[in-house]
Amino acid sequence: MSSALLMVENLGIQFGGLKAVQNVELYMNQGELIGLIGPNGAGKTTTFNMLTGVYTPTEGKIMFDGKSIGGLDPYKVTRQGISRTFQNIRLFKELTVLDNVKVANHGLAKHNLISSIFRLPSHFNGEEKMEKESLAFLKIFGLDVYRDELAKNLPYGMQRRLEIARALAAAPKLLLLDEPAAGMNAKETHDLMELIAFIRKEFDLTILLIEHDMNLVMGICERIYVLDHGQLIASGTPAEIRSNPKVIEAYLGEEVTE
Ligand SMILES: Nc1ncnc2c1ncn2[C@@H]1O[C@H](COP(=O)(O)OP(=O)(O)OP(=O)(O)O)[C@@H](O)[C@H]1O
Repeated sequence: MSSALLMVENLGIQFGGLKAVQNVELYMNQGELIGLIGPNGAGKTTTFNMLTGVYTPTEGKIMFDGKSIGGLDPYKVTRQGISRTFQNIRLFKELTVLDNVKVANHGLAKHNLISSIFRLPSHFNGEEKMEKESLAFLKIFGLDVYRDELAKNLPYGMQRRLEIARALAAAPKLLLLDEPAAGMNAKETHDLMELIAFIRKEFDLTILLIEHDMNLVMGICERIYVLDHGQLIASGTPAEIRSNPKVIEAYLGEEVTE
């Protein structure tokens, strides 16, 4: 699979005596939407932290877009084209919705979608241009009506959307979503599912999704990797994962197989 966008080989990290992640092998082709699931403490967020430079792996290799990125500083990983959201929302709570996107606007101009829906006359200066681009971007996420609201005052589901919008403002090739549906009700989760499918298509994204909501994971992912106690115990299509006895025992439980 030399053409994979992301290729992870024998990835591992140890904290003191704890092997939090070991021997993880995974790949993602351009445009794929892949799930990463497993019980609490299985090593999912730790894997994200290694992919984004927060932790330096103690073993293994991470190749992204043909380059080795294991152990790079997080800002360099972002520059290579990987953005993420966090399990616990991390917005600039005291800034407006618009400013949250503006501070992350390193790459909006790179988005074809923005330039095609919003052709800016060349006389706009940098600041005006950034503001217009950021607004056009908010509109895609249904967040333009909240532009002047402080982020902390947004309804929860909208905060989650804003986090995704902000991650996308850096124009990533690979987007890592850490439990984006956590704390959402059924309607918000459904809307989020549609949003993920939409941005994937419109922004030509590759997405790795950590999520406990199995309807969401099974509903939109092409393939799924399953971690348990820091090790991969299965990978495959949603149908294969749903009927895998190891996965049922470690995570899904009997009822999901019905
Ligand atoms: N900085 C750290 N120092 C020590 N142990 C850590 C550190 N980061 C993670 N761990 C440990 O690594 C293991 C995996 O944790 P991780 O947060 O990756 O699990 P997870 O699969 O994301 O769980 P959850 O679904 O609850 O978010 C846990 O035992 C955790 O305590």
